[in-house]
Amino acid sequence: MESVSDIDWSTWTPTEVSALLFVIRGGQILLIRKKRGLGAGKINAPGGRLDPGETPLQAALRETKEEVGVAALGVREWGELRFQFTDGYKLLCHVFAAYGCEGDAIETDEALPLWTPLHAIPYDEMWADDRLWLPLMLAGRRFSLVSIFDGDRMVDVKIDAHDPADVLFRYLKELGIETETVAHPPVFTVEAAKALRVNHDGLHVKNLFLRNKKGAMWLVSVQEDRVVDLRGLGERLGAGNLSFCSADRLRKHLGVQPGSVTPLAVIHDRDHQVKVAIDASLVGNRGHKVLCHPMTNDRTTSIRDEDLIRFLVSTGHQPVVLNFDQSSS
Ligand SMILES: Nc1[nH]c(=O)nc2c1ncn2[C@H]1C[C@H](O)[C@@H](COP(=O)(O)OP(=O)(O)OP(=O)(O)O)O1
Repeated sequence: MESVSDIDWSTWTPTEVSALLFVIRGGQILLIRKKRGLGAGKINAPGGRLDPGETPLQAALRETKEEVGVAALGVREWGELRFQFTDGYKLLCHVFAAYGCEGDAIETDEALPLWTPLHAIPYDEMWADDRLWLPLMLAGRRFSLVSIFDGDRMVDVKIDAHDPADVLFRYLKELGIETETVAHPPVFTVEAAKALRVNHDGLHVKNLFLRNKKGAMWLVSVQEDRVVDLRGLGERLGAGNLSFCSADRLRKHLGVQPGSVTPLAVIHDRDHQVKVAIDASLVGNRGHKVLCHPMTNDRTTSIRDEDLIRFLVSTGHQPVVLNFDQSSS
């Protein structure tokens, strides 16, 4: 058994089913140093096998509570991992991410919690397959992996990932809009993006996804270095008090993960619940290129400013153009 193509995965039935849960909060991810069980000594996420009658989600939540004492919030499933071991054992693992938690992570007999910056995930100390799919999950892509392991040596692997940028690129093509896209490791902050910057000619965008008390939503795109005063912005938009939308709202209305907000994400807002405001300096100078993520933060797309406006209008999001140079907001 050398190759994943030797196995008929459609009839493959796991010996056991397990779940893994990664809590992601404030630019950090909650990992554990596992003390016992399969993969003891490695760094992984809280998780384990399902108890009888449990769903994968219930197991993920229970194991996270048992292993590091936190209650995960805002959980969603991102992928499935199928491990065929050469000794015949078969493990199916459901992978979840949570976007918040209650309680402080504590050390238990099973695990040492490690809050880890998203840019410093220690793949060398993790299972060999993790470096293939964890970046996909962080970039907001669903994945499905099949693999063969001999002990903890990965013999073969194949991964399928759904790309949330597919719909966007197809649509831009239909509009006849040409863009250029450069791939890079996932970035979660303007600073991280700057550090990874490659030969981009254009203006980088910072995006704020905001709501008022009544739940009306605005996607505001400004030049990356602007300091935006939300109070002044709320007044100028006639929105009243503005605050940042939750990650759940972001996923629901714009179809992207925190860190991947982009003006291009309005393609997901088919019922036009989100209003768009844009910094005049991004679009007021015909011929400029605007640089933003194509739904995921592992790529940067360059689009001409007039094409960005055309795209926004075509999706039903005529933007409000705001001059930030003449105002504190
Ligand atoms: N290649 C791999 N990559 C990965 O990221 N996690 C893996 C993995 N192979 C196994 N795991 C994880 C998935 C699951 O959470 C865990 C299963 O280990 P165990 O069966 O030892 O369960 P635990 O001891 O954690 O919990 P219990 O089921 O409560 O005993 O190991």
